[in-house]
Amino acid sequence: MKRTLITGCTILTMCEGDAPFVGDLLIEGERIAAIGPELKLEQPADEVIAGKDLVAMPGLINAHNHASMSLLRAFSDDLKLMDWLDKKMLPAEARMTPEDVYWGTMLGTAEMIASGTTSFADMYVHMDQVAQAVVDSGMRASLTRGVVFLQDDGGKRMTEALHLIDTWTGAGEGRITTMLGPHAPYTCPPQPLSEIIQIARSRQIPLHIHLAETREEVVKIRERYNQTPTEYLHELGMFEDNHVLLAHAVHLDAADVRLLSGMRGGVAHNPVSNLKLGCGIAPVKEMLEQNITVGLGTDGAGSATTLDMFAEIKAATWLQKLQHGDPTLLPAWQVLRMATIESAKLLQIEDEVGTLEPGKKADLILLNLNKPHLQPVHDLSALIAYSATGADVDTTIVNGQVLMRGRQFTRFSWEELRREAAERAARLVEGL
Ligand SMILES: CSC[C@H]1O[C@@H](n2cnc3c(O)ncnc32)[C@H](O)[C@@H]1O
Ligand SMILES: [Zn+2]
Repeated sequence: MKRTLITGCTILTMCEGDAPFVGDLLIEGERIAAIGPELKLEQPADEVIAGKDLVAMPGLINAHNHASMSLLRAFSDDLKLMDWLDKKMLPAEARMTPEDVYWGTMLGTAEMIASGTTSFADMYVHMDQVAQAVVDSGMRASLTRGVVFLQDDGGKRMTEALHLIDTWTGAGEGRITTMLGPHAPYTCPPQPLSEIIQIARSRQIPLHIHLAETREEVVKIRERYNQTPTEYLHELGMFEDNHVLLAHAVHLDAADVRLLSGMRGGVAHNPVSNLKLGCGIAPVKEMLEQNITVGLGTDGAGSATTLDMFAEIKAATWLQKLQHGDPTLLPAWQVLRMATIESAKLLQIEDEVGTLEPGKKADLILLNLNKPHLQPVHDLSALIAYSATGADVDTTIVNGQVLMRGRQFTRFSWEELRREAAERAARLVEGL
């Protein structure tokens, strides 16, 4: 079993009550074996990483993404969500081959690894290729085949959704988990949606769905069912017993927030995408007051443009401070917890990752503080939340494997990936 020792780094465990301290961290195989001020090893480690100027913290967890949409980054911006989706994304996606999805996902994983994300929740199509890219990249992911019920397809999408779950759960040395993914209230009518909910309940499969992202969605669901989107899902029984990962949850009224109180799972807040598409500000303060778990996600790079979770951290805290005129809201420590252990809860991996603790999986990042914008160090959490960016990540480790060291990828050729992505991206958008 390989042993990697990180010496003399500042360790931010992100465990409740832990202050940062200077020490060593030992990885044995897939797991953190020991953390302490000065570890004494009986056998020398196979690899030693000198931690001077580096901060070890849990890898960031992106709780909502469509990684393959990285091929559509900065292709279509400054549009309303429904125009962006219907006129630009869906036509480009209709051209995507399984191989395009593989390379798009690889591009997404490269960006995430380079900016300190170690796990992500993904909803897309051609999921065999998404899963293969997760295996090849070394990342950890919760994967969902997004299911849209606007046209009858004879059950093909549901067959693919269940195929993903039956084939890939536990693959990549246990790095892959799976969910069922009805896309959104406005693309899933009551009958097929309640069937999915029943399947999820009887097989104990978690659900991943977009909810209440725009005002237009609220109007549409009101016209169709005389309900809010949240009431619609609630009445179909989605929150009775299932673990549910809700993406966005921007347009919730007070009664909606109360309906979600006590739910299993919680909300992936995507503030950069919500800002950029002009969707609105999610009621994060109100959801937290109702003890709803709130993690952070980016959504796809087709809308957010960047998968850098440090941008989400800043946007999340700034938006709540601004919205409520209260700078004490979502302090640095709390928003960093949202990007780590709270997001881990949404993916149901909080027992394995999300904090640095002996026995947990070694999913961690090393931030380089030897930079003007990261000196001096007063409050480390505030420094990271308010000043660090993904470009400050020096090393990314998942499941004990070093995926990036000194900003160099270890598992794939960046040159080949860049070439494949550029050629495929150009073909997808030609003439659109
Ligand atoms: C059927 S796979 C997922 C599907 O979702 C689309 N998508 C990407 N971003 C968003 C968003 O913010 N709201 C709703 N749907 C979104 C993506 O293009 C895929 O078609
Ligand atoms: Zn999304």
